[in-house]
Amino acid sequence: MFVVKIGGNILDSPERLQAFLVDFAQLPGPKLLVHGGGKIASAFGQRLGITPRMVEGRRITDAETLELVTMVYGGLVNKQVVAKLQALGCNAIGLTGADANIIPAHLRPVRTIDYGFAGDVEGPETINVQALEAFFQVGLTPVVAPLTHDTQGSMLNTNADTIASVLATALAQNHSVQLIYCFEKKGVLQNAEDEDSVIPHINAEKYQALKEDGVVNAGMVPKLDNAFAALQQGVQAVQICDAAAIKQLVEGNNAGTLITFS
Ligand SMILES: Nc1ncnc2c1ncn2[C@@H]1O[C@H](COP(=O)(O)OP(=O)(O)O)[C@@H](O)[C@H]1O
Ligand SMILES: CC(=O)N[C@@H](CCC(=O)OP(=O)(O)O)C(=O)O
Repeated sequence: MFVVKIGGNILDSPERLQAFLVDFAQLPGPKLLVHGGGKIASAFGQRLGITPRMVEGRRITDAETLELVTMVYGGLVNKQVVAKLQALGCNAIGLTGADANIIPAHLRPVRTIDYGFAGDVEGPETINVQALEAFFQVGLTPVVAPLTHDTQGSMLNTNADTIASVLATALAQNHSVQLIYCFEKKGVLQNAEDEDSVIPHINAEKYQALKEDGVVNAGMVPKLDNAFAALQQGVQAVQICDAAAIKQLVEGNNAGTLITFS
């Protein structure tokens, strides 16, 4: 089974998004797509006079921002992706974590930083896998927005890389799962300026060294943390690659960066 995540820079480009969705729609067997959209939420926020505030790649979500991200992720982005997949013959169903209680979460506790209405997922055991399996059984492809809920009536904002990791882990109980993080670069790069400097393989030891040397930073840190969390909890393989390489990858060819534990 494929669990694929696409980030904001792909969603923001109509050409890249369409090319990716054509390939995704053709993936064989049951599959699930998680989308981000941080960049689009920030741009829409600016139009509404809401200034984005990010700390370590995570958005500070005040009450106004929660309304914004609920509209942008759960509405605009999710439904546009679903409609495009329908046009490609992929019977997609758009979901947030509240729908079918797929991803219950709790408000992130305030430690040094108050992230506001940010949701932490307990773990893969709280995911409503039964509901996801029911969707697969009737041939539906879930398209999941980066929103969770607190089970008390409030939506919460959760990083899309985390959602992909936790859903892949939960589905790994019953399936052999390949988790693919698609973004706008060819993979994890040794040199951010050089698209041809893809690191083909990263294990836990190498990740530590890359972090210490500053080669891996910003949004790549939570992505890799989430990749290792998934591998530790039963996900078969994690790949970080260009959204344009997904077809190549599922055909068994190398693309991007393979993440393994050892
Ligand atoms: N070594 C690296 N290789 C590639 N990207 C890196 C690296 N270190 C940091 N990054 C940054 O991480 C970003 C990807 O994380 P993020 O912005 O969360 O992506 P997404 O589009 O998937 O949401 C890249 O756009 C890049 O700016
Ligand atoms: C809590 C938190 O930070 N949530 C993210 C969810 C969107 C996301 O992860 O989008 P990308 O994958 O496109 O970055 C945010 O609001 O930016």
